[in-house]
Amino acid sequence: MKILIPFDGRNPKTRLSQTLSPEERSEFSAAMLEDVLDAIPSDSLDPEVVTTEPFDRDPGVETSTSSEPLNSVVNSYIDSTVPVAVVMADLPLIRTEQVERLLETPGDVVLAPGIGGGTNALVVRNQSFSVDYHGVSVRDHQRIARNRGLSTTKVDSYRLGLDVDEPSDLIEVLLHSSGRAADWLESNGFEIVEPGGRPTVARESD
Ligand SMILES: Nc1nc2c(ncn2[C@@H]2O[C@H](COP(=O)(O)OP(=O)(O)OP(=O)(O)O)[C@@H](O)[C@H]2O)c(=O)[nH]1
Ligand SMILES: C[C@H](OP(=O)(O)O)C(=O)O
Repeated sequence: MKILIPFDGRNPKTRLSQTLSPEERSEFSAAMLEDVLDAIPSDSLDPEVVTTEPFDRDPGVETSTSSEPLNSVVNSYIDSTVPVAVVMADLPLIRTEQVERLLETPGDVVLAPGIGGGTNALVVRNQSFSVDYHGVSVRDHQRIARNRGLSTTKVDSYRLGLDVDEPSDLIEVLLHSSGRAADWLESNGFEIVEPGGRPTVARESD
């Protein structure tokens, strides 16, 4: 099955701006993308990164460039090819096991919810579905499917559910991954701290 991985490298992860500089956000986003690609074996599956601008370094999988907004990019794809899976590029805890589970789950539309209401991954098996990302998209996607008479199935997965949007998400990466995003955080001085109350992540120099 084709697996689309949307990636916007233009000004990524703006919600991490208080923690990371623009250059660091770019490096960290690229590391998360690599973690996602590592989880999708290209010898048995068919990944394609749809990026807003060409990469400096070849990511080692099929790549296409589109400056269209996220919804247009994905909906054009659904219009031309189903089944298709869409896996976001900011899921650093994902492993091959979760990708396989996503693809094996039955349903016209399979949804892997993200914390806070997003849709971290989905599978579309019926062309009458269309995506409407942003906001509480997992709820919107359920509604769209229902209105079009399509079945939906949810994948209940912690590793698929953690998309890194906010600084408070970073602790999960340090705790539960040994991948490239976790390496990047460690080598840039991030560590888990327990200030009293909820443990968090801080930089050595902070
Ligand atoms: N190709 C493409 N990918 C996008 C676009 N917008 C977001 N993405 C990707 O979709 C996924 C989810 O993106 P978001 O978390 O909504 O946005 P973000 O830019 O990563 O982060 P924020 O700036 O903090 O909202 C990430 O993998 C992004 O790289 C777009 O317009 N085009
Ligand atoms: C694209 C968007 O991502 P989030 O802003 O929830 O990370 C969504 O999943 O609808």
